[in-house]
Amino acid sequence: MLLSELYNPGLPQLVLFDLDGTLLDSVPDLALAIDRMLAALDLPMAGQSRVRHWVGNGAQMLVKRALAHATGVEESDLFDQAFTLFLHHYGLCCAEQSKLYPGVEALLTFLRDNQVSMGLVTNKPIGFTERLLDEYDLRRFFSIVLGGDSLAEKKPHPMPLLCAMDRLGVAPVQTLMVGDSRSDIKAAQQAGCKVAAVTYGYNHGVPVSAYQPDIIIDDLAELFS
Ligand SMILES: O=C(O)COP(=O)(O)O
Ligand SMILES: [Mg+2]
Repeated sequence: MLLSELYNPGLPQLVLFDLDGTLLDSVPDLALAIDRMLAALDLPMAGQSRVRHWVGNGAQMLVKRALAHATGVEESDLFDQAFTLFLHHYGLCCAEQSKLYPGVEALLTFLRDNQVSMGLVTNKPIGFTERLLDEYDLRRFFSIVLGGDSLAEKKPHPMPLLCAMDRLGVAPVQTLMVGDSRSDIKAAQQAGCKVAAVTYGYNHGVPVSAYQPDIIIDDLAELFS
């Protein structure tokens, strides 16, 4: 299905974007920070291929999954210490090796030029989110930016999507969510908006098709082809 078939007259009024795994390939720096955290705790390092499967439910869950893997214990006593270490190390390296995916700037520019509003709805803590948007010069495109700790609930809860639509005065039927994981797809489905899923991001090792998004794309450029 083409995006233009989902909206009348061809484009949504609002597009809400996920960040990690959709606009920004952030795993290299997340893995660096997780491995530095694990090394500081004398635990075995995890590496990018594992960290890739742990991203998508916020920083606390990422640290919990890394600790569970390294210690073999579900609820480790080390959590508070580990989380502080992770925040410190990620703060030092969050924009070292991360890269925007191909087509990001072209897509955001196209939408802006066509008067489509844009919002960013991520589970990443808002502090890192704002910093990364500045580092990669994306802040100027978004009318609203919500992080995983901006509201009482994060994706897959629909609250952040509903809040963004409400603040911008756009109805769910005129909104498109673009994301890479089951959290994005489920949040959009519950919020009543269409959802496009990218195949190149982080979805815990499961194909995005398992969650039945409205559109599946391998490349952001496909949204308007
Ligand atoms: O911090 C995370 O878990 C990633 O967040 P995002 O995929 O919602 O941008
Ligand atoms: Mg994501």
